Amino acid sequence: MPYQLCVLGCGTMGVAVLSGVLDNLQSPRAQLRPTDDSSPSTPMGSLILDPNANPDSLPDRFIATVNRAESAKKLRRTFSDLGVLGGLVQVRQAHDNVRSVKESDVILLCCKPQLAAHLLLQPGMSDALEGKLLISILAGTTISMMRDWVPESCTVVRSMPNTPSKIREGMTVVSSLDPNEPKTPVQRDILMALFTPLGRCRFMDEKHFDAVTAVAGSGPAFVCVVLEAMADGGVMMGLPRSEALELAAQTMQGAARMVLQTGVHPAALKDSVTTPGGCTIAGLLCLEDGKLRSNMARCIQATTQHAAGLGRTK
Ligand SMILES: NC(=O)C1=CN([C@@H]2O[C@H](COP(=O)(O)OP(=O)(O)OC[C@H]3O[C@@H](n4cnc5c(N)ncnc54)[C@H](OP(=O)(O)O)[C@@H]3O)[C@@H](O)[C@H]2O)C=CC1
Ligand SMILES: O=C(O)[C@@H]1CCC=N1
Repeated sequence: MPYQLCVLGCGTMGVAVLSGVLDNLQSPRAQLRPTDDSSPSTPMGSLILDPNANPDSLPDRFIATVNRAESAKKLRRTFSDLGVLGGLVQVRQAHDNVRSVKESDVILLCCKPQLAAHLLLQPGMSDALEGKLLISILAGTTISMMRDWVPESCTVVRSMPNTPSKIREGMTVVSSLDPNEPKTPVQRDILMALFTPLGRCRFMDEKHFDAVTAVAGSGPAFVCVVLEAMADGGVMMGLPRSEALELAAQTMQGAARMVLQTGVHPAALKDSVTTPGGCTIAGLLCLEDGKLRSNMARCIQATTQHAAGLGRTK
């Protein structure tokens, strides 16, 4: 049976996920499912087609809640721009959080990590969450922390999507099934149906979630800085800004797709571009002098370490 999805704290990420889900209702792609160890996989080991996906696992009604009246107004405009599909979304404010959860079947928790306890422990919320599926996208907020804030009958799942979910080019990692709390086939179908149409999706153990947050959740920001810098270099050498940006973005996308689709190691792709005595090696040596690789790896390390503390910040 189709169901109602409540996005609790529908800011940047809530909108990104909800937009992708709504777009999928309009133009569904073949249903994909995350691999586990026993599943056949693509070259990068992510998704395979699932011919038996259950079409009833998608929501058909939506509630999105925000805190401030201005945010609610802005959100209504965002969804009205989506036309008929946007009309499926009711936008409400924080004073309606409990009612919204009560009326919904699946809850997507998208508030800031620091707000989660306050939101889940507010009077009436525990009753409203009885028997529901709670999917959190919060950085640094563990399943065991959330278990302390919700009733026993509520199933808690962690996920980490990213902003490109908005155009269905996202990367989402969903926490492996909690051994103490076996998910029902219906819940598993719901998770797959929600996230696989948003791009790529896979299950991973929760212990990896801080690193997942750094690489995939924060990753679009890091990649965009490199993208902008490449375009700046083109502008420095006389290219018009918009062309420089297009060239850099498509080049980045093409290289990334080569890795995903062929499974070839990035170092091999880099070598194939590097003509002996040519210009690419001249540029690469500049990057090495600037320690780009060590800086990027350290950036992921610092982000992971910071993510781990986010759920605990007051
Ligand atoms: N941004 C990203 O790329 C990613 C973020 N995440 C995670 O997603 C979560 C949200 O991040 P992001 O979207 O960037 O943050 P935003 O600040 O954009 O969104 C938070 C939303 O929560 C709303 N809110 C605040 N208080 C309440 C309340 N009491 N009841 C209901 N809604 C409330 C805010 O409303 P108002 O505007 O009115 O204050 C806002 O719409 C974080 O936990 C983050 O870790 C995960 C992956 C990627
Ligand atoms: O910056 C943050 O904390 C969030 C989590 C991942 C991306 N944005």
